[in-house]
Amino acid sequence: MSYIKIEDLSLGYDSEIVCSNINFEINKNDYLCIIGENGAGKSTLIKTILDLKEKKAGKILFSENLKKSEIGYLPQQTVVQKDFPATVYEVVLSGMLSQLKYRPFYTKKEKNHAKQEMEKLGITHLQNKSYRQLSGGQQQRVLLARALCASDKILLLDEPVTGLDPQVTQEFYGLLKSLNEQGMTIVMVSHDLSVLKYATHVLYLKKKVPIFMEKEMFIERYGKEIYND
Ligand SMILES: Nc1ncnc2c1ncn2[C@@H]1O[C@H](COP(=O)(O)OP(=O)(O)OP(=O)(O)O)[C@@H](O)[C@H]1O
Repeated sequence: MSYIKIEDLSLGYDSEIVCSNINFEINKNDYLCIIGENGAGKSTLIKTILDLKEKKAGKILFSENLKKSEIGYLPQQTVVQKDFPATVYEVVLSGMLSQLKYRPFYTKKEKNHAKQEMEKLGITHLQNKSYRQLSGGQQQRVLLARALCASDKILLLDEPVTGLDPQVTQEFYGLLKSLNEQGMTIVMVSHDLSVLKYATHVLYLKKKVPIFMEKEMFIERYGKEIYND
């Protein structure tokens, strides 16, 4: 089942084109890993798909199976976000914001949903703690629970393991893998090539012609290039 199709997309800022000729498709249950050098346009691509940034050219087509509001997003964390003054429960619950529309309060059902996601990720005991007092790994679990409140279909994650130690990183990857096995579509920007072992597809952003392929074929053709870089 198709979710998103990208055709001849160009990304950029002001008069500068960062990357063009981007073509790929995301289908239900894919695990797409987006890789590329610093500045290749990975974060810009995610923001453009989410409409947080205007595209320069091309098409981003959403199928009837997916609304833009049904995407769960886990942004690259900034120092300011790490210091966010709210409780864990409040941060997770804010994942429901897109469903509030003009309603100024959360329903009991939405609150229960937030609690279920915290339970699923093993962070219920942290719910009344301040988000900024948590470790990096705990913060990422909170943000993942928040993204899961927004969507049970697809998650877009922008370098989610930056700054996490190797063990916490592997735990986080394990969480994503089990979500993917349960039917969740995963799209992840990563500098960590070890994550390719979980991926079904790879998008390699390069200035001239970005490459999109099934993972096995990609490793066969471009393994040397990316691992020797
Ligand atoms: N707000 C902005 N205004 C102007 N240029 C920007 C802006 N944000 C990013 N850029 C430029 O666009 C290019 C792509 O940036 P982007 O953050 O998408 O790359 P990336 O592949 O995610 O890099 P990294 O791996 O370092 O996170 C870079 O040259 C960057 O300097």
